[in-house]
Amino acid sequence: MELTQKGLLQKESWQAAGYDLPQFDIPAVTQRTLEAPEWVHFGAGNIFRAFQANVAQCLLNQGIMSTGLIAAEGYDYEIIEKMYRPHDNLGILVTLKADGTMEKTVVGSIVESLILDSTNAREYGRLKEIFRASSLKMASFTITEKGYSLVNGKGELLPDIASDFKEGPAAPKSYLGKVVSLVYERFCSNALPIALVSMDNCSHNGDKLYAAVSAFAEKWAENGLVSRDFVSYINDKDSVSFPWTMIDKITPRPDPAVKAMLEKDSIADLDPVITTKNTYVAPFVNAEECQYLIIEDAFPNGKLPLDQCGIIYTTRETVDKVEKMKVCTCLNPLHTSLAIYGCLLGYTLIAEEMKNPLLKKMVEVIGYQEGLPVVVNPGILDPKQFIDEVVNKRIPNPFMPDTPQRIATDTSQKLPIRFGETIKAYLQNPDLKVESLKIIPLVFAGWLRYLMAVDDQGNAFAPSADPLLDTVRPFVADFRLGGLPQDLSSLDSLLSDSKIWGVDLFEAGLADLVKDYFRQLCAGTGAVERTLEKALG
Ligand SMILES: NC(=O)c1ccc[n+]([C@@H]2O[C@H](COP(=O)([O-])OP(=O)(O)OC[C@H]3O[C@@H](n4cnc5c(N)ncnc54)[C@H](O)[C@@H]3O)[C@@H](O)[C@H]2O)c1
Ligand SMILES: O=P(O)(O)OC[C@@H](O)[C@@H](O)[C@H](O)[C@H](O)CO
Repeated sequence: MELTQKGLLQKESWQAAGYDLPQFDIPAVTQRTLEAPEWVHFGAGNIFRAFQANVAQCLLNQGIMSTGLIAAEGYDYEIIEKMYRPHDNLGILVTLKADGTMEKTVVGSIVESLILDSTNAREYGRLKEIFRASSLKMASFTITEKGYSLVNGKGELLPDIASDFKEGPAAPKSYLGKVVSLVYERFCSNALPIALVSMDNCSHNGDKLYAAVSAFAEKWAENGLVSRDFVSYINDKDSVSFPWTMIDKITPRPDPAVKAMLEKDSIADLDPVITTKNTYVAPFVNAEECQYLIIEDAFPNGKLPLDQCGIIYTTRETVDKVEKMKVCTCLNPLHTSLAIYGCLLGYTLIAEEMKNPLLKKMVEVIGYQEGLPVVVNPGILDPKQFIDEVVNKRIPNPFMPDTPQRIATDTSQKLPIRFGETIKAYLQNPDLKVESLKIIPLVFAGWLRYLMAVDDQGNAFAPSADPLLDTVRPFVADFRLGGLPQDLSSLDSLLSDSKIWGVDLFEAGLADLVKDYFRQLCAGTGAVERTLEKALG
């Protein structure tokens, strides 16, 4: 069977093999979307195909929505060229449930895929047309946390951003410049309203997107490239809104065992690709069943009926609490801790790590003992129940092919939110003692040890991609496994960098403990295991 529109004509074969198929008329939905687009998504990666696209399919299947999704990719064009287009934008979603069963769905809700490249007149022209459409309600984003940054690790403006600030909206080179030029197109089209919705895992994600978009508007106005009215448009929440969101669905990279299983169903051409920009893509995505998407209800051009397929619209305050609960305490810090120690201990599966009593205890202490006391109950989800589900069901799910190496990607970008917020909350609360945090510092020390790129057996490993690797690895370059370093003062400026940890670890009173753990972790082969045993055994 072929994953294409033509291949789907063999409906009975797909159904006999256990696939749920789109239950709507794809050509008709495509036509309506061409004429009156409602939802464009930037960042055509795995989570989008596993989550947002499947929600759109759920709504289309029930006739609740009548237009489809448009996927736009402005960073890694290979995703569109090598995965979307050869398969007519179709994807297979494999839902891996904790009881070992799975669901196989052909997702057909993405009806158009476009490359966001200002030198490509046809595709850029189509995106401009989409942004001029009065029907467009939402542009959403999953472009990773670093995707919103205007500066590099040293705080210097990225070259493409600096050039776009000077040159204006005509032919931007940077991702964000291209997005803002499309918003400018909409402004020039009667200043039509729109919601720009970040769905990335970063705290107050809407504010991050707003900061980037408004910086462009300001610079362009300052340089006389657009009128000040554009700045006012961006700042008027009845024209352009930047809702905050919390998104949750563990979506590992495409897994070879899942591919093999699909191949048994006689589906052709399932080979994955690692693009030159390091995205892991395949014609299929694999993900857990559990999913949450909580969105601030701020949609100046009306909102899509996502709430009819399980998405929650709520207030900004509630999103904030839910997001803090997940990103700062109940899920992502546990993931990052397992990522760091998993890479050091040679694991390639998160579920396997949870069978190690020390690692299990590590996440339990970080979650229940260190994190939970500072979590504010968001009301719509209970933090204790949420963390119970994460620790007992989701992370140990033996059928989920999630890897510490995936989660270790961009750790430098994640530490401040995933751990720093908890430290700050302890510092601000007179009833809590920051010195009682013992395992979060162990994770920080673990990351320093990870940066040495030598595992606990003394074997070299390749650290996962991270925009700050070249900046932070030199801090540990002089340390050797077995060296039992005494003088760790070369780490001081890193430990005091609040951009990395969320706080200055010296001011927080945690730097010495981090150094002490780091010294222990460097003691020789097996020292990582021994340090965990000593701290948690
Ligand atoms: N995978 C998950 O389990 C999961 C769950 C919840 C939220 N998320 C959020 O979604 C994001 C993407 O996850 P994914 O699973 O789709 O990852 P992915 O690797 O499959 O795709 C990454 C996407 O981000 C884009 N991107 C990467 N670097 C970029 C940059 N510097 N500028 C602009 N775009 C860039 C890529 O082109 C691609 O579209 C995560 O970073 C996270 O914030 C992921
Ligand atoms: O997606 P990232 O890179 O921010 O973080 C890696 C994982 O922790 C993350 O993808 C989780 O799987 C996700 O947050 C679960 O909802």
